[in-house]
Formats: sequence, structure tokens, C-alpha cells
Amino acid sequence: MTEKKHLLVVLGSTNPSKILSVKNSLEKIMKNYSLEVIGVKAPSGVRDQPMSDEETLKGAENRAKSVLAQYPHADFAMGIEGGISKIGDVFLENGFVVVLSKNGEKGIGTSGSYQLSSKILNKINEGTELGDIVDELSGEESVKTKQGAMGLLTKNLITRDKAYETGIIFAFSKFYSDSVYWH
Ligand SMILES: O=c1[nH]c(=O)c2ncn([C@@H]3O[C@H](COP(=O)(O)OP(=O)(O)OP(=O)(O)O)[C@@H](O)[C@H]3O)c2[nH]1
Repeated sequence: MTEKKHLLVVLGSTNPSKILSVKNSLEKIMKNYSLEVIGVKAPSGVRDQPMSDEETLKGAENRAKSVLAQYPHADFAMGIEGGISKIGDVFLENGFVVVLSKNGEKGIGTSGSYQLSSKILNKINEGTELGDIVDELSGEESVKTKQGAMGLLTKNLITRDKAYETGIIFAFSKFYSDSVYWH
């Protein structure tokens, strides 16, 4: 039996929920590799609570770039950033995923979005981060590192790590799908 090739993927976050989603996604799409996934601190360079898709994407990209600078030998550097967007009078929350390969190619994806209530939005506008708001409302600690607001709102049908898998699988598609769609 031939040994599987080692693949080092470094994520710019130490949030266990994000690390879990990367591990679970890559196990599905990089089956022929021996995977090593690590999470490290990486600055987003945007507000703790991004308030537009543009800002959220920038945050994910900045994190991935910081990872690549810290780990130039990584096969893939990743950033995941949660943020809010506005369409008309509707506010949605989701996660953006950016993957950078060693040779500078970039893949982008997003999780599904959920509707933010005006109750939560008002608290965000007062300056509180979503993670702290859902801790207070649920009476739980550090929800953002576990099921997330996504898990609370769906009674754990779609937890944060599960929702982020969609964004991760899309972001990596450039690297594992048929090249006819990309080049
Ligand atoms: O997309 C999401 N799905 C969820 O279910 C969820 N639950 C809480 N949040 C909050 O959204 C803000 C931005 O997230 P974020 O990616 O910038 O930071 P984070 O603190 O969670 O992780 P990190 O900065 O350690 O990597 C932070 O207040 C998070 O707490 C969620 N976001």
C-alpha cells in the first residue's frame, strides 16, 4: 500500500467550532491525503463584528494572508469570518471562507445565511458582539466556540461547524474539481 501524501492546512482562528468544520470538510474532499489541520491566531484587520459582505470577505482574506505569511510551507492557508449583511431592510448573518494555496491561487465560499432578529440587531448596534449576545440570551457560555448562534436558532439542526462546511467545500472546489471550469 502506498503512503498517503501529507497535506498541511492552517486556519487563521483558534475557535474550535471553525477548526472542527475545516477538519470535517477536508476529510470529505481530500480523501487521498493524510491531513494535518491546525488553527493559529491571525488578525482579521476588520471590526470584531463585520457589517457588510465586503467587510466579512476582507476579514477572511486578511486572516488567510496572515496565515500564509506565518506558515509559508502550508499547502493551504485559510480564513473564516462571520459577519452581517443587509438586503433592503433584511439583515442576514453568515460565514465567509477564503483559501489560499501555496502558489497564490484563491478560493472563496460562504455558508448559508440566517435572518437576524431586530432584537439581536439592536444589541449589535449598541456595540455588543453577536457571540456575547447569544451567550446572554441562551444562558450558555462561549456559544460561538460550540453550536453557535446558528445552532441555537435551528435547535442544533444546523450548527455553526455544519453550516461552515458548505462554505469550506465551495471555497476548496477550485482545487479539487475539474479544471475545465476554472482555466
Ligand atoms: O457566522 C456565525 N455563526 C454562528 O453560529 C455564530 N455564533 C456566534 N457568532 C458570532 O459572529 C461574530 C463574528 O464571528 P468571527 O468569525 O469574527 O469571530 P469568532 O470570535 O467567532 O471567532 P475567531 O475570531 O476566534 O476566529 C462573533 O461575535 C461570533 O461570536 C456566529 N457567527
